[in-house]
Amino acid sequence: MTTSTRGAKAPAVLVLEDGRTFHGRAYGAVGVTFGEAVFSTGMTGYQETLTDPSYHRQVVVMTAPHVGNTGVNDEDPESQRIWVAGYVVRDPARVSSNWRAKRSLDEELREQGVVGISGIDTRALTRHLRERGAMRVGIFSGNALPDAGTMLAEVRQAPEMSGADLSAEVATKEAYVVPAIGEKKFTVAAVDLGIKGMTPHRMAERGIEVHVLPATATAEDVYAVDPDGVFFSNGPGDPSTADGPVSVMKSVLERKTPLFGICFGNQILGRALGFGTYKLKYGHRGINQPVQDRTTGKVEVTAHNHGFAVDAPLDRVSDTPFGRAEVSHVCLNDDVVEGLQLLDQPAFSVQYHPEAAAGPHDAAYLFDRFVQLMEGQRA
Ligand SMILES: NC(=O)CC[C@H](N)C(=O)O
Repeated sequence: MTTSTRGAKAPAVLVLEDGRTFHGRAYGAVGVTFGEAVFSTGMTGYQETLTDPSYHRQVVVMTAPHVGNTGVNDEDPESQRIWVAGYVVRDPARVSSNWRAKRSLDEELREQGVVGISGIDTRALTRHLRERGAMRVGIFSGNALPDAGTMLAEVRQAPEMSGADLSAEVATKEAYVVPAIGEKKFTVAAVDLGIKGMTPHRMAERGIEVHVLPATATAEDVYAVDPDGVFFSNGPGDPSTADGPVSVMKSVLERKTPLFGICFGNQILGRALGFGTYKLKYGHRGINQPVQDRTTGKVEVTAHNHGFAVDAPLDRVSDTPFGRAEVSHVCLNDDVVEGLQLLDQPAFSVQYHPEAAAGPHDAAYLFDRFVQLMEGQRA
């Protein structure tokens, strides 16, 4: 059991770009931070959220009122560091209790220099973001805060998420290999646009040796590993900026190599097929989103983290430069495109997170589908 450092926390203020302001106390590091304010509806899995590189430059508001109960362990992070730009919770746990906990969440945020705020009405903030949409935000903490006008001006100078090209900032600089667990059956080239650690692990569990390549990998780099399949990962930023990965994906589609994409990878497949992408009003983030697999009719409960989506028709098969394509998965809350599948070659993608870290494991079958595509290509 770890008890957080007690004592009065410095005052903190959260300022949205439309001027709405919330007053609370510092949580984690004391200082100033800016980002895009988004909310996550996961009641658990905060370590996976904090360390998901797709949250780079986002200030995450937790809708669950009590956060930090199970502390921080060394097993659950999805990458080497916390990526969120800031963290907003209503009521942080004063005591963390779990057999795996090594330290408190407050301590971890402080050690990693992540500025947060607690003690604010996160329900009111979430309702505001749902009505007005995701927007820029600043958190200011400490005993000497700037005046309200200065804080608001600084928030309005922060960069927007639309138009942000961020993959190269979070992805590996050097290629590395995640070995297959057990007998090696396939080799996959995985283009890292902000990959979560669980994703190569889910492939390795299925006998795949995963060659994780930097975001700047070219088609030559991909084919240099002689892959049976190619994977494009999740990642932060606006998919309309990802021209490099889109052109690499087009080369993969031209060669008809089995292809799988997750999240940013789904948006890149959308663009490679000629569809547009657009920014959602407030996005999907959490581990309780209902999605229907239209190829089987089954509904699955899934983990999401996306602020953009693919603009593809739900009601018909589309003709694309790579043959016929259809929307394979759809979100049952709002009909947003959650998956794409090609009908004339082995390629598909989903907008959500079958690696399930955190989240329900309903969608794990998608990794098996990728294996089947690679088996089919060999047969
Ligand atoms: N998790 C992801 O890959 C997110 C993709 C993209 N950055 C979005 O917000 O939609």
